[in-house]
Amino acid sequence: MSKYALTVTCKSTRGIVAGISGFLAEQGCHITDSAQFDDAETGNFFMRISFSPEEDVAVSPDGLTETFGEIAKRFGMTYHFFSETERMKVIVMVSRFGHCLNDLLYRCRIGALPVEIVAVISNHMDYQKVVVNHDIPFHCIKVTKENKPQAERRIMEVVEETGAELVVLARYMQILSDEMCQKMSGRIINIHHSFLPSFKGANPYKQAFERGVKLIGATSHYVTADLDEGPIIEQDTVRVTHAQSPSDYVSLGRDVEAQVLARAIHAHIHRRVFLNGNKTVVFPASPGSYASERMG
Ligand SMILES: Nc1nc2c(c(=O)[nH]1)N[C@@H](CN(C=O)c1ccc(C(=O)N[C@@H](CCC(=O)O)C(=O)O)cc1)CN2
Repeated sequence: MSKYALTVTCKSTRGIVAGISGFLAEQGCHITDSAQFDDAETGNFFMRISFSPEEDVAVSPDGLTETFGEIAKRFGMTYHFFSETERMKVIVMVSRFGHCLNDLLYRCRIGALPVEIVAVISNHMDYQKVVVNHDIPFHCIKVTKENKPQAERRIMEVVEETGAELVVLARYMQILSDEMCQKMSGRIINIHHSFLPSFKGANPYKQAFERGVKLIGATSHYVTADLDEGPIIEQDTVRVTHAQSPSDYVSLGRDVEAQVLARAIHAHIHRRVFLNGNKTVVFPASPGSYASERMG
């Protein structure tokens, strides 16, 4: 697996790839994986490039960030160097349905999802024991219409105290305030149990049953003030029939929701997701990045 990666966003023009590859060669690094997208519609250019220093070369994300500054300025780049072995700190939030939480705890434990879950927050006590059994701090923050601002202040305190870079709403069923969405823009990922844009809001499986659909699905997206309308990261579906009920949909949907959420988080923590207006650019996973540290 490569040791470092660079992500770049800028306006499209010629010479970008040459500038980046030439810079990395000059720094004594060889490129191990690269993906780029030139969006003709918006004129935006996106690139993610993995690289490793030669054996006798010492580099660091901070050092590369400074040295790359001149090239970045020339192309007006927004860029980020990072270590591919560093684990992102993540907070998981859940309400009553725990299938996505349990799936994430398992994937994290076997190393399939290389993150550090620094806390679990819930507005109910249902999952306190399972979380504590994973040696992860559990915070029960009750939410009512009257105390929502105070509850969100406490949530943000936990984010600050833990240094969490990402908050995952793993079936957390409370609408977050516009202020929190703005403050955490691009850092909150939700799993919605429908194939958006169909069936936004509460009870999507009931909505789907009443519509008579033949496919139900799940969508993972960044959270914005516009409910379930944030940039989509990952989606998938499963077939349903006329003979099944909304509770059958709940059962069928569990695995799809957990898989879609895990794929979205995997993409985010490896910085393969780029915001492109109200959409995303999602590059494919690098070779070996799904390997579990604890093979079965
Ligand atoms: N600002 C945002 N907050 C949340 C989003 C979002 O996109 N933007 N996604 C939701 C998740 N969600 C569907 O996936 C959802 C959750 C909750 C509700 C809702 O109506 N909640 C009620 C309370 C329900 C209860 O107490 O059981 C409410 O908050 O008043 C709709 C959709 C997570 N948050």
